[in-house]
Amino acid sequence: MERDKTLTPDELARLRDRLDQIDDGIIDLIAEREAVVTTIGNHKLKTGLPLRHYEREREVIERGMERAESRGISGEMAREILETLIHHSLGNQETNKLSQTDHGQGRRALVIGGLGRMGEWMSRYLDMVGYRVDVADPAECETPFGRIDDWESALDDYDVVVVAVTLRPSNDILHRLAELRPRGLVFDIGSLKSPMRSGLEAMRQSGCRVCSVHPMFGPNEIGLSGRHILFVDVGHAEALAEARALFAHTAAECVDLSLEEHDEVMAWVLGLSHLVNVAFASALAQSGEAVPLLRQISSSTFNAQLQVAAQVVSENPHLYYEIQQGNVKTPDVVAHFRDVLDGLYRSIIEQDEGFWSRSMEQAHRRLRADRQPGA
Ligand SMILES: O=C(O)C(=O)C[C@]1(C(=O)O)C=C[C@@H](O)C=C1
Repeated sequence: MERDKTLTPDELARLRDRLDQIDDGIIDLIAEREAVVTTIGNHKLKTGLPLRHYEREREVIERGMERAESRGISGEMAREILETLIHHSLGNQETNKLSQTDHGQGRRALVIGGLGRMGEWMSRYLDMVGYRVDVADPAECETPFGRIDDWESALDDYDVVVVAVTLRPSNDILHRLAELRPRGLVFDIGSLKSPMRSGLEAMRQSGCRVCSVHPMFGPNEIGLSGRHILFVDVGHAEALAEARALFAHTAAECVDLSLEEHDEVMAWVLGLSHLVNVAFASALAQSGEAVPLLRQISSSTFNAQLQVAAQVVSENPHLYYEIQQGNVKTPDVVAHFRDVLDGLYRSIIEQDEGFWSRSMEQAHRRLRADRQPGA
């Protein structure tokens, strides 16, 4: 079409119809791709082959990028699309694998706080691996699972009890469970462990089968490939092994940590990243008039940062406050971050470019080294 010719409303409508047809075709092809992926997944399950095939993934992406470039479209766009498709393939294959394991064999699981976001994830997960799941939660929303109003008197019906409420209430529930001494495996899934240290200890002392678990992902994760699940031993090795076995069929990496190590790591992984993003978003929001203008003239770094920060500030403020406030390591990490920030600011004011450059280069070297396989 000539550049200077404008479209009539009819022509525009026809082109949009054509785009609808093309999009339908793309979706149909994705459905066909997923069906092939399911067949391959079933073959892997039967033969015991691992779900993930890194070499093949690289081949799929490189092939797609080459083809895109040969057709004059962006190779990067092809990479993004293919990575998304592979991510979903792995999610589907994993879901399929989990539902066939029947790990729970119809045994019963109770999720206290099962209508919260991670509680819901846990309930769906346990259901998928073959447990009969009930939830205990005062929230009024709908659930496909059974609802238990008085969990204290029903405890002995359950083989697994998951505490999926926020941090301080988790501690209270663990104390109550220590008094009631349930027969089943009990674990919390809190993002910090020190606020519930006394509850976990009370459980251990009363001889309960208890450990602590931290799934390091959000409730909407499709498949767990590349994700981590952290396991904390609180003095009952058998309970820890049982909880590990519950997730052994996932593609997630299971990592053992002590309670202290867990919270120290979280002060960096969750604490620092949340703090930096809330500070970034608040500084922008408080700049008033500048926000719309900044959006218009934003750089790619700014856009990427804005996307992460916007996601962080949309989360539950109470939980995010608890993650800072409940961690004894938060003051150390924040003090360290402040020193780094002050140093960088001083290098600007004092025109000390060397300091600035060394900071960037050292950080670059260190972060790159950490990414090397086997590092
Ligand atoms: O080729 C396979 O083994 C697949 O399962 C398909 C597929 C893909 O989506 O292309 C998905 C996962 C593997 O890691 C590699 C490739």
